[in-house]
Amino acid sequence: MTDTVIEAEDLRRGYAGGFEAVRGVSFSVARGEIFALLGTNGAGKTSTVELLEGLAAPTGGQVRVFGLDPYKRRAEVRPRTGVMLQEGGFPSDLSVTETVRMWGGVTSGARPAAEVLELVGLAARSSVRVKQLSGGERRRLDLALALLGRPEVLFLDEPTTGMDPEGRRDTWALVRDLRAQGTTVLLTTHYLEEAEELADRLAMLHEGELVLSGSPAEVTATRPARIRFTLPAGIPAARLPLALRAAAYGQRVEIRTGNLQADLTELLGWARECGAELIGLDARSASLEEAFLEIAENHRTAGGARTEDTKAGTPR
Ligand SMILES: Nc1ncnc2c1ncn2[C@@H]1O[C@H](COP(=O)(O)OP(=O)(O)OP(=O)(O)O)[C@@H](O)[C@H]1O
Repeated sequence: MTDTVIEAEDLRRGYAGGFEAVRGVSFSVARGEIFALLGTNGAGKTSTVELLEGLAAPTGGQVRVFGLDPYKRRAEVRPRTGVMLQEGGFPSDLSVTETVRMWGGVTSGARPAAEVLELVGLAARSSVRVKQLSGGERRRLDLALALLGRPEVLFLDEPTTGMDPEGRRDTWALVRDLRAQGTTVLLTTHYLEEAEELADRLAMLHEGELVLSGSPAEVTATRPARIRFTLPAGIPAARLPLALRAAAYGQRVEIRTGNLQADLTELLGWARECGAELIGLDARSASLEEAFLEIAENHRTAGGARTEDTKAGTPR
């Protein structure tokens, strides 16, 4: 049986003034799973995560973390969770170690400062003042604080914003290690590559509604793959096999296909037969980024109408 750790059911959050930022969102996250919440700016990610963290009560529906209401049973739920906020907001005159110790003082069962700084790759910066840290290093410190209490569930709000590519890779490796140790991770991110790399499952929010969910592979499998190349001079696109003559801009050709292998085989067979070199040939499956952009675009043009299966998050 799957052990469900986070459960959101028809979740709603309205703000003063009547604006509803979260409009009936349902999903669940299993123990040891990395779940990513994606969405355009203002889609309702932070509003949703704050409900999961027990920082506010929903105006409709319900949330359960470890089977408990995280708002009403905060005293029981909070010590078992780690929260990495978008802005840590700690005193900038303290050193890195002092900051960790200060937080350790109010965290039950806190890891030693040196251990947690080693984990996030900040050991060499332990005596530096927080105000002297780079943006990416601050995010690492935020992460260190979230990990202090050895949480069972970790909430990461845009964890790698401001990090350089190496810092991002290190953080991904750390998050994977934590998952291997059984930690459940819910993250929000604007980096689709991050969701593709890390998430076991993901959900996409748009204007407070869940418009798509599934594993990254499931999400991208529903989108067409793409083949691009340029034909050599003297071979017009009109000579391509009929099924492949998708879109040609002079000699440049772009084919969108639901069956990449079959279409690519046909294309290469044709190229060999007529001795054509396909210049800059590039064939790739749809990325999460393309899926995301397409969905955002569809929703804009459809005036917010749902275009996707909204059956969210059945546990694996
Ligand atoms: N305290 C508040 N009062 C009124 N409206 C709010 C409040 N907080 C957020 N909102 C609105 O709710 C909507 C969702 O905001 P939210 O911060 O949850 O989105 P988000 O997906 O996290 O966005 P981003 O990616 O930009 O961080 C936005 O339209 C925002 O303006």
